Amino acid sequence: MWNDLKQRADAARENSILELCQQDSRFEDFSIKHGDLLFDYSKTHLKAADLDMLVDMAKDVPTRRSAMFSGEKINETEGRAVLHTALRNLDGGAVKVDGDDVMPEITATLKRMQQFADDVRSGVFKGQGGAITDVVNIGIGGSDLGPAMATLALAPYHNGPRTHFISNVDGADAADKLALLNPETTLVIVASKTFTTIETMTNATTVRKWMETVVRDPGAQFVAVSTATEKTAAFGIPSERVFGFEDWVGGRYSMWGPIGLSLMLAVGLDAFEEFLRGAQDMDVHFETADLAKNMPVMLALIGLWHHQGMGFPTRAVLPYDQRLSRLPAYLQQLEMESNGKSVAMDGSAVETVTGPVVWGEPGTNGQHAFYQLIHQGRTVVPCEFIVAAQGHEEHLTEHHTLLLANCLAQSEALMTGRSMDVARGLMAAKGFEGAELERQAAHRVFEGNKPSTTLIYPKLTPFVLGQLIALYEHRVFVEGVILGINSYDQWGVELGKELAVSLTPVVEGNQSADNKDSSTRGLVEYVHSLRG
Ligand SMILES: O=P(O)(O)OC[C@H]1O[C@H](O)[C@H](O)[C@@H](O)[C@@H]1O
Repeated sequence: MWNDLKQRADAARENSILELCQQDSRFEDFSIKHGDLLFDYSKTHLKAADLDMLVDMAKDVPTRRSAMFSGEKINETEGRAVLHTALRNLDGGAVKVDGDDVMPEITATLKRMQQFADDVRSGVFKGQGGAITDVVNIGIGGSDLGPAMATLALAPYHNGPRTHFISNVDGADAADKLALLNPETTLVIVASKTFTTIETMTNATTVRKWMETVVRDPGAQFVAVSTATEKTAAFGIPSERVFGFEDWVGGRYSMWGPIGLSLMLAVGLDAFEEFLRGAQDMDVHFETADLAKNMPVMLALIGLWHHQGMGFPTRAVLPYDQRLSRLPAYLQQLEMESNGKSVAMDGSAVETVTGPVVWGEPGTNGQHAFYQLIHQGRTVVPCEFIVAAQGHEEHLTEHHTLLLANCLAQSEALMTGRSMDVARGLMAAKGFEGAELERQAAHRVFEGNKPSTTLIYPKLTPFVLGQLIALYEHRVFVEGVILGINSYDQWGVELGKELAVSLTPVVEGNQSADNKDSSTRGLVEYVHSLRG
């Protein structure tokens, strides 16, 4: 399968994307519209026959998809089901794990979250100094990136307390954020699936100490979100303010449930529900649409075409949406932690490269920074543009027009490029001649024929954000199925954590670095000399 893909993709390098896009039906044939989202993949080297082959690669997806949605333990290395979809299965049917319907528990927890959020937002729940003005979410990875990304994305819908996110074990993170806050009116959410993550537990202890200096009963202003409810009690958070979830929700897939509490507090119950409904809408589309018209499936297949087929090592995610500025970081965890693997489900080595490096920044800012390399560097970077037809700022529509024009101009420029002849003409018009004209013109050539895709939506509403994130989640699933890997474990993060534990006493100076290699020993000794 992978050799066929490579051969076909190699041959397709000769295709002119511009010529393909000069055919009138190109856009219609190479785009999918579902609900509020349009996914355009016309500006790629793909021809119809390539699409047939790609869709054929996804033939095992329906079986695995049913297995996921029905609660089978598809996370085989951890023996767990993968059921983040159940968290947004609003008004849906039963979902069973080991024969038990998990929906009553999910619904009950959602109701508790709603009641609590309502109490905080209405001022019924108070801190020592009165109504809660600020919420601090302490978490990292999946317990941070989702809610942090989504609260920023939905800033126009904020009508609750201000939200802040402390994640890094670097004390600067806590110090800078706490400096803005009044402990007497701050609510702290300790968000950790395992409630053992060293960064989160260290920050939680620091924030409790900060609160203790002023607040008589700081525990009363703490909430925990975790699967490890026994550990939350040991930390001193009473069960009525603990929101639990089950281990079949992966950390990076968890913001639809209690990990999303900070988002619910910020935007309110209705907007949060709309967010869930958007994701649920994408779930239904993913479960029911034909593979060739299935947006997550096609997004995944285009990804495989570019990375495994054409060999492009990275993919840029370029939201022309300032409020999606944390989306690339969120997707880095979602995609790279899920599909950055080398071993297939059965323990054998994977035959191909797996997930690409995902990176990006919002447009138009990136245009004035790294787009130079995208347009004229030797590395081809498939670009994923993301943009709304309308902004929320009705008084600033001219900004949005410029934003859209820039987004569309970039995908056009990547496709069209600029030939040497055109560059010569430009330089001749500026008065250059002979060898100098040739030299100057060469620098102004754009190779073009560079692929990109575009996702367009009407406006970044909670519903659309839900659709968008669920789209990416299912894309990861589809890529994982075709690669034959387990997208739901993350053993690759363990080794560094273990070594950090063993290095802590060495850095403290309580243990010798003698058993370490020369490089690590040298670095430790140098650090000691700087720390005095
Ligand atoms: O939610 P927690 O248990 O604190 O875990 C936080 C994060 O840390 C881990 O190292 C994993 O790599 C992530 O997948 C996880 O989201």
